[in-house]
Amino acid sequence: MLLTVTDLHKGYASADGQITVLDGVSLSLNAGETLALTGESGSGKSTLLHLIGGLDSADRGQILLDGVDLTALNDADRAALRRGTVGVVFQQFNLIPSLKVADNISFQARLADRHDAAWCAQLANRMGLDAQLDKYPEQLSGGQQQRVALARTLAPRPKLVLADEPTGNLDEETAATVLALMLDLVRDTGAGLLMVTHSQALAGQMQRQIHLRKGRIA
Ligand SMILES: Nc1ncnc2c1ncn2[C@@H]1O[C@H](COP(=O)(O)OP(=O)(O)OP(=O)(O)O)[C@@H](O)[C@H]1O
Repeated sequence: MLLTVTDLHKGYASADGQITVLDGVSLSLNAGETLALTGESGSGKSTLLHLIGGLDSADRGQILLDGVDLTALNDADRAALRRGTVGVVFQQFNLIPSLKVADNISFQARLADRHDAAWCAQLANRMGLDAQLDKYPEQLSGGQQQRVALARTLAPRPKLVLADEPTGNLDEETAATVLALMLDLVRDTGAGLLMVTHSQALAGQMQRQIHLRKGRIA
């Protein structure tokens, strides 16, 4: 099993007292498997993704990623794991404006000390970005920028790809293209994919779906 989440709890202190966001979430994902995570706004989807991605720490419960217990790691070790093993794609493309497309694509892999020029070139080619490599992000369309972000995420060959509404800022047709590319590449690399989406159409293209309601898997 690539990912096993067991009885995960997370809450935040708010002005009205403590709010429970995740109230005992358990799920699992195999390598090569695609899983859609749906749920109403505020149901805790992004929070769950952040915990699995090591961007935040849980109050209680266990996250086993490729045999490593994330909940037992300190911040530095979690960050290292995040750089190499997990790739995250957000709705906002989060590209680095001062870097050319080619350097944006290789950025994460270089940080993780996993840069592979041939693989980056292949990713750019598969994403249809060959003519954009010398440009800056602001010179690209939204769909192109998201393809750069996706290539950057896949460049270190993560075992797990976490995507939070990755096509939420794109029109329907562009979203379908980007999702198809993402599914193709995830399949080819054997990574697992956990994708948050509000779109039933997109969720339907994943192998499995889970629904979060009031901090629990419905
Ligand atoms: N850092 C934080 N501090 C306090 N409350 C937070 C924090 N992050 C999230 N929350 C609260 O946790 C709840 C769940 O938020 P989360 O972003 O996980 O939901 P979501 O299902 O991803 O929603 P959406 O679909 O709108 O993105 C919300 O009520 C939110 O206000």
